[in-house]
Amino acid sequence: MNVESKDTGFPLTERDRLGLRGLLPPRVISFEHQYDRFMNSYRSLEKNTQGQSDRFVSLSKWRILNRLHDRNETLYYRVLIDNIKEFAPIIYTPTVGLVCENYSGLFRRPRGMYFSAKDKGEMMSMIYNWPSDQVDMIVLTDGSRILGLGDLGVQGIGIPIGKLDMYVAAAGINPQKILPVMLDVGTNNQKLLEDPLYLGVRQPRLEGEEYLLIVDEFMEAVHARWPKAIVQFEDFQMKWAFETLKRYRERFCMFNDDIQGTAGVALAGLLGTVRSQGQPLSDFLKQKIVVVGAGSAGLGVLSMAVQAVSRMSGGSGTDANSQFFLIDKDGLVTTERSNLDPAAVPFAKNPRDLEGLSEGASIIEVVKKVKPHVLLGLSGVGGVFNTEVLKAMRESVSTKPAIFAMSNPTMNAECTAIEAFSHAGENIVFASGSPFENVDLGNGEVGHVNQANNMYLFPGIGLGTLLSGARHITDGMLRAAAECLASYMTEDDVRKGILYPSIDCIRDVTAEVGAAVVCAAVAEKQAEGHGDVGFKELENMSKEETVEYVRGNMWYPEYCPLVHEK
Ligand SMILES: NC(=O)C1=CN([C@@H]2O[C@H](COP(=O)(O)OP(=O)(O)OC[C@H]3O[C@@H](n4cnc5c(N)ncnc54)[C@H](O)[C@@H]3O)[C@@H](O)[C@H]2O)C=CC1
Ligand SMILES: CC(=O)C(=O)O
Ligand SMILES: [Mg+2]
Repeated sequence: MNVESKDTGFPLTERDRLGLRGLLPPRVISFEHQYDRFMNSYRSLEKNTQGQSDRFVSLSKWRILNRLHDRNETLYYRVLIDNIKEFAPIIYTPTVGLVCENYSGLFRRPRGMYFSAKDKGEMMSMIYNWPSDQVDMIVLTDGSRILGLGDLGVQGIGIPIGKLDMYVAAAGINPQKILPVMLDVGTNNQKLLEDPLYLGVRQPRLEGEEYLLIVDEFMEAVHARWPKAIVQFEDFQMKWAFETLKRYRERFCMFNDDIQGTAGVALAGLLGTVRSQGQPLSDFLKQKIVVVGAGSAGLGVLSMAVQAVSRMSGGSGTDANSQFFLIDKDGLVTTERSNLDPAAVPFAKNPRDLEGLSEGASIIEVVKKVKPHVLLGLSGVGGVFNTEVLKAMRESVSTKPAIFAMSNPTMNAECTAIEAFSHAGENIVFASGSPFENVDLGNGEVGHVNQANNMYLFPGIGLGTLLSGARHITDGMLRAAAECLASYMTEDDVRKGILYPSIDCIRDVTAEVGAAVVCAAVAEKQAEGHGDVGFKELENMSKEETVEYVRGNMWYPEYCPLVHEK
């Protein structure tokens, strides 16, 4: 942690006060000058790596940013905030995936905390090894399902780091108050276990009670030191994602981003799709939606979408899920499935309600039969929306069919943007989890690529929860976040197929989402206030004042005068 380092930017008075005189070259370089210097070296790197493989270029870019992060955090975050559209794909998906795959080799110095299976019984004291007195936001992973890349063990630490970089950039959480955490309970990835460079515990993953006891101990330790810290669970394999959410949601201030954050972003996109067709929102009840992938993300999306349908239809719909079709690796999920996962049960079709489709039907069979308005992928499998499937979407009953290829990183996307526009037609709405370039459709028209990624919500969920002082994150707070994102875009934009704001506006989106979360926490009497702002003050704020309150609490990277701590 060196947010306080200004390197060549320390003024002479500070060099004296902090005992730095003589330890730096004599010339004092201004922040702006340091900034330009970094951007110039970044541009040179771009020039010098032209013609090299994408992998080489991406890792080189990540390295230069990471080195800046190591030596001057203030400058790093300013550069990140000002160039978020360009740098998000490096510190976040897709490059963060490549970094995790190669973490042990890339490792130079640790970032965040590591709790392992070997630390049982020690966590309550270990948590005090973290040098910062106040932690507001923790992102925790056990590395068991890193993006669509599977079990990467300890190497998954790159994900909490990347997510928290987004927290600083988008939500203005002070970098001194964030904590990326790896819970290393072993790995079942044989290749890693055999890799001499592997930095994690060399044992198979803990299972069952043994596993839960480790997570329990960690959660208790965090709660003891920082009772108000919010813990975001990230990239846990499905069984533990659901189990830990159920286990901790009433006890601690936590949420699961893959289940709950993704659901809100997808729901906002689905509602945007209805608007893009020129239909009223109530038309959502008529949309046929095929979800490919019945994991934590796919089931999270379905569960939130079904709740929305149920609300929109006045809570009457006992068959609120009739318009949804769920497909996993074994095909269409029906009640006939033997050993059906309990989490998927509410979405399994009764074969009696299916004409011409049966248990295990393939994606192409389902698409041809259902002619869905939306085909949404959260399968983690690159290319499963193949040419045949995309061409079948031309027969969709919708005037503007939507393809959401939400799996990450880029290689794992169900299809590319070019494939979608060229096979499914130019009238589609397209969204992907990792960024793609907009598609030139030839005739002067552009096929807009949306990035349907939970980055549009998790920073606002975390920040809003923090500033409300809520002890739990309720469904109502999550729904408010999703609805806020859904209504962010203008009618004009949505008609053009633009469902989400540009990532350039991520701070503004996050302020709005954060305020919506605060308002929901107040309405539900969950809010206990934050700092000097109590429940009463929050309750008396108008919506606009709440947005200003949230904005006013965002940290912004600039140099402040430094003194020695006494
Ligand atoms: N865009 C976003 O914001 C987010 C994207 N994701 C991405 O979603 C993907 C899945 O994440 P989880 O649900 O957590 O994973 P998971 O491992 O829990 O679930 C994957 C699901 O896909 C199914 N599947 C596997 N192969 C398939 C095939 N060939 N055809 C149909 N279904 C198949 C599996 O049966 C399983 O139900 C990952 O790539 C992840 O990066 C996850 C969260 C957020
Ligand atoms: C974006 C994200 O959370 C994931 O792909 O897992
Ligand atoms: Mg994730």
